[in-house]
Amino acid sequence: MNGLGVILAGGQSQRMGRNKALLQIGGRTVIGAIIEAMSPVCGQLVVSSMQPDLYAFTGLPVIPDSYEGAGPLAGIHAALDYSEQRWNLVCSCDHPFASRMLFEQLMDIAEQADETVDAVIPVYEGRGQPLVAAYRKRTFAQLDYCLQQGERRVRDWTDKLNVKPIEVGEWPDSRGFEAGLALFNMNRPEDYAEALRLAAELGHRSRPQ
Ligand SMILES: Nc1nc2c(ncn2[C@@H]2O[C@H](COP(=O)(O)OP(=O)(O)OP(=O)(O)O)[C@@H](O)[C@H]2O)c(=O)[nH]1
Repeated sequence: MNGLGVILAGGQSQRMGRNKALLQIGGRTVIGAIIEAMSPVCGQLVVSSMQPDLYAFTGLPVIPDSYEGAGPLAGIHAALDYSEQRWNLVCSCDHPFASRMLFEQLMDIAEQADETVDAVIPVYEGRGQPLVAAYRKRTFAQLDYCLQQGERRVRDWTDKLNVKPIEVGEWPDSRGFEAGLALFNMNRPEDYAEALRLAAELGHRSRPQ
């Protein structure tokens, strides 16, 4: 097991109205589900947040941003600065169906990629998902420069990297379905309601007929 797993949890959750990472789905928090899926894949996990007390219950190191109020890029920046690992698996804290299988695939592809590849980013239904993706440690330098220049959008940084996009929707059978579900993210209360509905449906499906 190599690599650092980085769970981004330093946002305001303004659209949701309460902390997305701590929402309960299927008897556990969203951050708990992500930790469970990432732990078998990465040698070490960290939480990226300015509020260590809030995440003390995870038992994981909580890494503060150096650029306050600069959004997810600042969280990735602080984690890459901290990291001693070649590859770093980032996941934002709003993916209730985070999947070990997707994390494993991304890290396997990253480890096997040629030296020129900076990042491995899944693409689902035509959209790149840079907040569930693997980044080389060396991309810190470019990210630091972007933040110094006042850039704040994740794409401002990833557009400058040599990205290997991975079309996960084309994976066969259940793998494509699981990856698509893993990329479902929640921003608003209606997304949470949808996640609860999906969790109930999936629980129902997985019961023996
Ligand atoms: N470390 C860190 N993480 C952040 C920051 N802003 C957002 N994130 C995380 O990045 C991911 C995507 O965040 P968004 O959904 O765009 O923003 P958010 O603040 O969580 O939610 P909104 O306030 O509704 O926009 C989430 O996992 C956030 O916790 C930040 O300033 N620092």
